[in-house]
Amino acid sequence: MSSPNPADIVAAPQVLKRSPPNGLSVLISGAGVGGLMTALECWRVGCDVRIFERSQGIVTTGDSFTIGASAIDAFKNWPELRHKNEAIAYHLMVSCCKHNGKQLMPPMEFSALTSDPANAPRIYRHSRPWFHAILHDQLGKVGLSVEYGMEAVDFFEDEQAGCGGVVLQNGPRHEADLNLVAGMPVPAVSSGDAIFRTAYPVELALKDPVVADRFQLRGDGRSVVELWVGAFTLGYSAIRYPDVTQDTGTIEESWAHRVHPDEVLKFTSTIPGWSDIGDRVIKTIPHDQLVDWKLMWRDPQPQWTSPAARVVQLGDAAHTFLPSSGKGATQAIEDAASLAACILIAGDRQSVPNATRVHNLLRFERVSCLQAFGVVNRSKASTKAKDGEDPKKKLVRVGKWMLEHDPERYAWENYHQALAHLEHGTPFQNTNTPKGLVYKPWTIEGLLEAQGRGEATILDGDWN
Ligand SMILES: Cc1cc2nc3c(=O)[nH]c(=O)nc-3n(C[C@H](O)[C@H](O)[C@H](O)COP(=O)(O)OP(=O)(O)OC[C@H]3O[C@@H](n4cnc5c(N)ncnc54)[C@H](O)[C@@H]3O)c2cc1C
Repeated sequence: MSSPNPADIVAAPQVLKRSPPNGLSVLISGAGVGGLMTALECWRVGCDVRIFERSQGIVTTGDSFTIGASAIDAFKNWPELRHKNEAIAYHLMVSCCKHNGKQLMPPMEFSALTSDPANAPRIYRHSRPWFHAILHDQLGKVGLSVEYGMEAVDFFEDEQAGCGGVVLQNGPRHEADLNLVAGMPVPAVSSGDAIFRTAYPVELALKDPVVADRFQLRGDGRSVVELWVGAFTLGYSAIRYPDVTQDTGTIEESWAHRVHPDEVLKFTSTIPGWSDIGDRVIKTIPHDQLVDWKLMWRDPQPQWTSPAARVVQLGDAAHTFLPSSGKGATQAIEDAASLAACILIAGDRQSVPNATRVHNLLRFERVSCLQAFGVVNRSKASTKAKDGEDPKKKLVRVGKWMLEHDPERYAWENYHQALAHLEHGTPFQNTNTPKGLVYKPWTIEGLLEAQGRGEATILDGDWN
């Protein structure tokens, strides 16, 4: 089933509730999913919001990503967004194949990847440009707009004055009660892998009759995503949802670095047993639509707030995810809901540092667990699938604790206890992580080494 263009969706009647203006000013640098959703949420709780973005206009690159129920939940406060989100979502099924194209697992619902398929909420798969577009539309509806060509080069704060600020390229400085960093490069190291990614009109792929035959729509009109797992590949392709992904490459972490599909063919020619159908799909990719994106990773960074807590990192700027976690956009949206709730609870300008520090405490351990999940999924999916091996073991396993979380409610339920912990050292234990988990700091290197030695890691315990 194909999804409509966001511009063609007829809007649901808008019944949007906003808290009374609270006099708080918020500056956001970065208009990605995290920055846009945070702008909306901060506006909803009564703040004045400005958004700076370094690119010259709305960026429509990117292919698709997964959005979990915990993020979709934030749309309960945004009737129009909720409606549009449903309208643009793909209704896909997923199957699993070896790198030679042989099917290991027949098409299933995405919920089969969860620990409790019968009761799992829907996992949404979206076109990133379309998802971005509906957030932009919503921004316009509430009278906000992104200021483009504004690159943040530095941030500052003044504890006495109770403000934070941003320095833009070429010198202008702006101050506010709260300054949010939703798009500043943070130090990262190469994971040693890169992926080719693309999204393009399905009609181009269907011109090849062999491709059309393999990926024809099911009788119920739904598309099937094929997830190819193996020593060199972690790939997806699907009719009405073409998205091909393979490991290799040495290119910078950028969604704008284009390469010719021949580069991918050069690589697939080195994979023993690689399937012809894989190459046929690659040959249908338009020559300027393929991104070679280097996978960088970063150890968890527990501190998202500046010393006076008036400058705060969020989304990828605070916590980067590998695509194998499927969590980047979901966690950026969870951040938005959590931070805005904390601001609302804190209530005034003086209490902004409490709000941001509590938000950091409520969010970090959860996000860090999900980062670990991505690291391990990557090594699991890219090791060779053996004949007879349960293919589901190669796939992401999405636990209930990941899906069934409401970051806004969590903030309301835990704010005061978390603040007491920060101010007086009284006990506080997060409950938005795997059941019974006692969080211990970890690094990517340490995690992979411990796993290799068969030792216990943060990933042991009940992750269902
Ligand atoms: C163009 C693009 C395409 C993407 N495509 C995919 C995809 O296909 N699949 C997928 O899984 N993930 C994709 N991602 C990543 C995914 O959107 C994010 O991981 C996730 O949504 C978290 O969002 P974020 O807002 O934290 O970061 P991002 O979505 O990366 O947004 C950060 C924003 O900040 C801006 N920015 C950066 N530095 C500065 C600065 N100094 N001053 C001002 N602005 C700045 C960037 O231009 C960008 O718009 C893409 C990201 C981008 C930017």
